[in-house]
Amino acid sequence: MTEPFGRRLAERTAERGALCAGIDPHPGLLDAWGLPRSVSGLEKFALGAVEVLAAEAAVIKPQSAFFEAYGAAGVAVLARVINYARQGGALVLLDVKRGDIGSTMGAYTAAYLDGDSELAADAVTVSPYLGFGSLVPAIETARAAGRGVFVLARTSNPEAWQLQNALLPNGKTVAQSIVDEAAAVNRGVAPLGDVGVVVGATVAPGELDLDALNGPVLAPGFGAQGATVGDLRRLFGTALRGVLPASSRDLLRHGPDPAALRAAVRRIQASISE
Ligand SMILES: O=c1ccn([C@@H]2O[C@H](COP(=O)(O)O)[C@@H](O)[C@H]2O)c(=O)[nH]1
Repeated sequence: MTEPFGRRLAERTAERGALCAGIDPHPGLLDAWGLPRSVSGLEKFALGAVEVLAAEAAVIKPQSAFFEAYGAAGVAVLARVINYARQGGALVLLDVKRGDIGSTMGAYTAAYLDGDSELAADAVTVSPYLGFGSLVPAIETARAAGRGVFVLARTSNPEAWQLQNALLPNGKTVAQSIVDEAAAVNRGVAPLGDVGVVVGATVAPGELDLDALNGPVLAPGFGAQGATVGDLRRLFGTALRGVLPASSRDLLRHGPDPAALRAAVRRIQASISE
C-alpha cells in the first residue's frame, strides 16, 4: 500500500527541516547565472539547482509557469526536474495552481496526480475558486495514490486580501472557509493530513485560525517578498508544525556555484529551525 503524502512529508521534514526550496527559473536569474534565456539555459539552471537542492531540502517546489514559458521543450525539462528531485531524496510539490469544472479538473488530475504521468508530483497547488467541491475528485485521486494537494487559501500577494478576506454569509472569510474545508478532509488523519493550504508568510497574524487544519501549510513570501523568520513565528507560532516556508529567488540568487547554493540552503534551514 502507498504511504500517505502527509506521513511522507512529516518524515521528510523531520529528517531535513521544513524549508521548501523553490525552483523558479526567472529570466533575470538565468542572466545572473550567466545562462542564455533559452531552453538550454533553462535546462542548465533547473538541473543545476535541483542537483544541489534535492539533496538538502525536504521539499522541492518547481514553478511550472517558468517551464511552460518555453513551450513543450520547457515542460520536458520540468519532467526531468521532477524526476531528479525524487532521485535526490526530496518530495516534489509542483506549483501549477490548477482549478476548473469537474470534467476538466479530471484531466488536470490525470496529468499531475495520477499513476505514472511524467508530470505527476508528490503534491500540487490547486485553486478553490470554482468551489472547494470541484477539487474533491482530485483530492480523492491524490490520496489514493499517496499524493497530496495544497489549496490556495490566503496567498502572499498584496492584491489578494480583498477577495480572500471577504466575508461569506456564514460570517467566515473566504480564506477561513477554505482552511475549514481542508480541515474537514484531514480530520482524524495521523500524523498529518494530505490536504494542505497555501498561506503567504506575508499575511498579517490573526487573520486565520489554523488550529484544526491537521495538514501542512505552504508559506511562500519568505525571502524575496519580504517575510522574515520572525514573521513566520508571529504568523504560525513557534513550533511551525506542518509549515513549509518556501523560498525561490532569495535562495537561487546564490548560484550557480553549487557550494555557494548549498551553503545558502543550509543557512536558511538553520535560521528556520533555530
Ligand atoms: O501565495 C502564493 C502562492 C504561490 N507563490 C509562489 O511561490 C513562489 C515564490 O517565489 P519567491 O521568489 O520566493 O518570491 C513563486 O513560484 C510564486 O508563484 C507565491 O509567491 N505566493
